[in-house]
Amino acid sequence: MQTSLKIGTRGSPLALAQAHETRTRLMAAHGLPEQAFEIVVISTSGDRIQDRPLSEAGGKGLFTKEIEEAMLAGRIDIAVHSSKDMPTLLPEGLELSAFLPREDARDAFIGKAARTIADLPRGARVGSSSLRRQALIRRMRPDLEVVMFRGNVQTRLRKLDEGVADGTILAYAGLKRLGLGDVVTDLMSLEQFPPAPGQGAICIESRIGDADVERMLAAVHDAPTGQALACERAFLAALDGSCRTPIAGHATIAGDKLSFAGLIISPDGGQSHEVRLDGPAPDAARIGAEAAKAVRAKAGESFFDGWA
Ligand SMILES: NCc1[nH]cc(CCC(=O)O)c1CC(=O)O
Repeated sequence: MQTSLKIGTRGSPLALAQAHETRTRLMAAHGLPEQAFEIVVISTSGDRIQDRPLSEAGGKGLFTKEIEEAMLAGRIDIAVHSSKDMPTLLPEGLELSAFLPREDARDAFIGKAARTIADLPRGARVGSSSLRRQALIRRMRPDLEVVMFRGNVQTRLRKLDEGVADGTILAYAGLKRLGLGDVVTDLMSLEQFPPAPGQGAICIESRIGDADVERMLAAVHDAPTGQALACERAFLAALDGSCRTPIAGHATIAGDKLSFAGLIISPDGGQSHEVRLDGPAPDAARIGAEAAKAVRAKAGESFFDGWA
């Protein structure tokens, strides 16, 4: 390639770490020097909203819109994202064309008043603005007070140090990528505290039909992560039109077998419905969609209307 491949990313420290990891893997896979890639930082609406939950401000697309516009306009060639932040529907002409090997998908607790959620004193404050984490915290400990916590990972850790809350929950993957894995005081189990669909996986978005780029990306794509993500995103796609209902979903791949666990939960944590479904890994998307149907049938349609 004569000109450098332009890698679009948000400017947060986590986003930059993910873009750098992508560049490092592309360099290694193709024996190319750093100058073969240019990291282009793009500010998004999501980065500018700090005062209210993203679910109120317009949701996930807020972190991707300006980056996707730059890609469609040809100012960048690929975009690196946290899969968790990606809407299930992408703009016409774009696709998720590669997934890097997934990091640990679990949520991590960072406690000040105690090392685990179970050991927090009655009425302690846990900071989170994720509807899923709020609901799961309340399911475990209805006595705790959940307080709003926004901003990037470093901002949240600073708020914790300032005493705004007695603990918070963040994705272990993000903390590890930032070299902050050792602030964690407890790792949440996948069963008790299932992660968001896509958590821990970096994805690369590109223009459909861009053959040069597709060739480049094929060398860094991790097939098992791609299958897990196809399942989780199909689960999400079949449910999230409905709602502000918190959704968790996680697929693991062992050889040719995929195992999926999904959960929907009321925001107060009082009602939750789980589904587990296994099947052949190549049927990932079908398994995710079937799991969504099954959990919808368990919960009943009224479950989705209750908490607007
Ligand atoms: N919405 C912010 C966001 N998007 C992805 C991650 C973590 C990294 C990942 O899941 O890959 C985070 C921060 C967090 O949830 O702690």
